[in-house]
Amino acid sequence: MPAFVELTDVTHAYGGDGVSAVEGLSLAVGEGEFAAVVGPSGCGKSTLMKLATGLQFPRRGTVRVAGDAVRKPVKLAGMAFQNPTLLPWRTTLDNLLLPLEVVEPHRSRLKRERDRYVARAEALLAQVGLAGQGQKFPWQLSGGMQQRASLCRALIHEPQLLLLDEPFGALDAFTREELWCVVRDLAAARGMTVLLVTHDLREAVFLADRVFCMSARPGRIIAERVVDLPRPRDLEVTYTRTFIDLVHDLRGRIAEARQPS
Ligand SMILES: Nc1ncnc2c1ncn2[C@@H]1O[C@H](COP(=O)(O)OP(=O)(O)OP(=O)(O)O)[C@@H](O)[C@H]1O
Repeated sequence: MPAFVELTDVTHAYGGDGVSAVEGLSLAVGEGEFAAVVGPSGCGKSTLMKLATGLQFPRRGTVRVAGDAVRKPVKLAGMAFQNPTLLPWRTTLDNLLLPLEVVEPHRSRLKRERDRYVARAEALLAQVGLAGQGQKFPWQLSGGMQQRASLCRALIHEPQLLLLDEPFGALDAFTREELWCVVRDLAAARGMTVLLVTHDLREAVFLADRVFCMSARPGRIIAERVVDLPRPRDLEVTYTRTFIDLVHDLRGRIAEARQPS
């Protein structure tokens, strides 16, 4: 499988206390693969996302996406974060259309082809269980509904790469599991490459083909596990021996990584 996202021996520091956020970080995610990254708090998971999307550039090492060195924000990526960050004065539908007002070639087409883009946004809303909710404002939606809308916004320009940074961290356990299934189905339907950063080991194992575990700061990859569970997976899989053993194993790796060296 050719690598779609590839970080090679990357070191990045923000300055300030002089300790790098990540150091010697290498990771390759194949095209169409669903990868998850877990690790102790502050180990540089969000930094990895920023490097992979060209929001930060490494001091050392290289970052490549779809074969090209990353030198500016990566257009073929869509992103969703823990906080849905929908603009409260725009309807849900207008929030979804927002990236198209910024990203070319959609920007120039949006006025002429608005109906086509609105139809695309409505189809996405329907796909995540929000059919007919487009005219509501974000504050009229529950937290889980807002996060569904935020996923749609990340997908509106049909990205080849989806980056999810703790997307369900603020939700209750039931809503979170519902959204795992939404992401599972979106990823399967679109065949895109997904990179998920999460504290939740069950989430990582349920969704991913491969889970990478990072060391404590400065972060690098210290373990990698293939999730050998057949697809499509439903929530029942989370009660199987294979699933539980894998989560347990990852938990052990993170506990080790948290020990001061
Ligand atoms: N903009 C910034 N300026 C200075 N330091 C930063 C900045 N962003 C992150 N850091 C530092 O870099 C380190 C890695 O941060 P990062 O947010 O990547 O970790 P994380 O693994 O995502 O954290 P968490 O698990 O708590 O969400 C942290 O120690 C953090 O304080």
